[in-house]
Amino acid sequence: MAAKFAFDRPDDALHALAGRLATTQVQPAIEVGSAVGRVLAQPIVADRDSPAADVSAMDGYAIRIHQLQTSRPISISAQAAPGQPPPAMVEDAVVRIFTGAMIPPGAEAVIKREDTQESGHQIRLSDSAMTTRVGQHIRRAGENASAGDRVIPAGVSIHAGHVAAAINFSCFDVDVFAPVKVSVVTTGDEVGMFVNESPKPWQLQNSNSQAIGSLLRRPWIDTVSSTHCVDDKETLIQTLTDRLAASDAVILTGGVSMGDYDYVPDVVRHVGGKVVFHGLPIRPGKPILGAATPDGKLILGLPGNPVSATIGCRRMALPLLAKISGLNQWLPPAPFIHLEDCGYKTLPLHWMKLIRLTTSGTAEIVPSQGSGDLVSMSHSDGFVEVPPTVADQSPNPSGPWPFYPW
Ligand SMILES: Nc1nc2c(c(=O)[nH]1)N[C@H]1C(S)=C(S)[C@@H](COP(=O)(O)OP(=O)(O)OC[C@H]3O[C@@H](n4cnc5c(N)ncnc54)[C@H](O)[C@@H]3O)O[C@H]1N2
Ligand code: MOO
Repeated sequence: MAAKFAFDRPDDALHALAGRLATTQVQPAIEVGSAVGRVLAQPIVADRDSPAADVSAMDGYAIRIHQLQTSRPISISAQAAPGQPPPAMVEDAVVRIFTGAMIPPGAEAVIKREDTQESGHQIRLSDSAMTTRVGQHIRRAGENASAGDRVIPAGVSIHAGHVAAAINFSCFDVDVFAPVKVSVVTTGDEVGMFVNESPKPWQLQNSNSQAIGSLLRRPWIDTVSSTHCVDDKETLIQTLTDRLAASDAVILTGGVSMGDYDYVPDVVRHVGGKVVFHGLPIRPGKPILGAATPDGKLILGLPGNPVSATIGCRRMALPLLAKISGLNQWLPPAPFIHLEDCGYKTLPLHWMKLIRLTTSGTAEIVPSQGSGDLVSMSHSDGFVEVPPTVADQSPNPSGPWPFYPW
């Protein structure tokens, strides 16, 4: 690892690597309701105005403004019901109208029925109706969108609001990007899944595989495999070659630092990966390695320590996978949160601190023994990223700092 970092900020490293990644193929014509969480590959365009016509926003009476001047009873000439073409307005009469019904041509406003006194086929206007203005309680044709407008851009993760809009504009099937095929490869002779036996003191359970698998459980990601590889260079070359052939991205953990058995950097280069960064000014996770293949596949080597691997996956892997998935907002701005009792120690690194949310809307630091302390991580809701101290300008230790929830 070079002594000087290739990038000063994690986001700069992400942008540089993201620029080398290819987006997944398009899957055409998926029923929109079952595409929730998937990434839209085509914009949704309004096939007609929304609303399609002037409609009433209230149950009441369609009137002309000059009718406000009378204190005499006004007759009700007809009824405008939803699902029906509107009746004509008759001179000196109002039309009873229901929410969602089309406004009769010539009507200028709707008066809520509670602003009238109703008696049979007549109404009298209450004082509260006298200030009615043109257009009151009328939803105008096209006020939400006009025919031909692009109402939803490509590159969003489809949610219920998108489904509502798409269906309204008669868009029942949508094109989406294929989920990103991800392979997870954990490394280390000491690591395994010991189910029917207890690990020996020099062994440990493969928590990284499951922690990363949990973070990858999203509709736009397809985790195609999770493999464990011993610390053997040839085996790792074979595993990485094989996994790259089957995936858009390979996420490795462990073997990325300075030890004699840390083969990941060499192996990534051996299989043709162009290393964009190896080492970033972050804690934990400093030895992280980011690379891309010539055909735009991601290889991300996360450090083996469980807190480093999990934070690295959340902070670095997820945005890069989001980029591959076609998401426009692949690096969304993190919400900011204030810390309580955070101490004044700062580091010349971007310091990811495990935090717990408090009921008062701030966050408290979760005391931690460091990047091997997965117990402290289990007590956290996520982490904040405290930037490095700049010269004498100590950052305000309480923030607010960007918050990355699990
Ligand atoms: N001379 C130096 N040594 C180290 C440096 C350094 O800069 N110079 N950096 C340290 C930092 S920081 C980290 S982080 C680690 C990262 O090392 P590796 O990525 O090579 O990770 P390993 O050595 O393979 O493992 C580290 C640690 O994590 C445990 N581990 C590994 N895989 C798993 C897994 N799948 N599930 C749970 N736990 C796992 C492993 O047993 C080790 O305890 O390097 C420092 N050293
Ligand atoms: O990068 Mo390491 O995670 O600080 O122990």
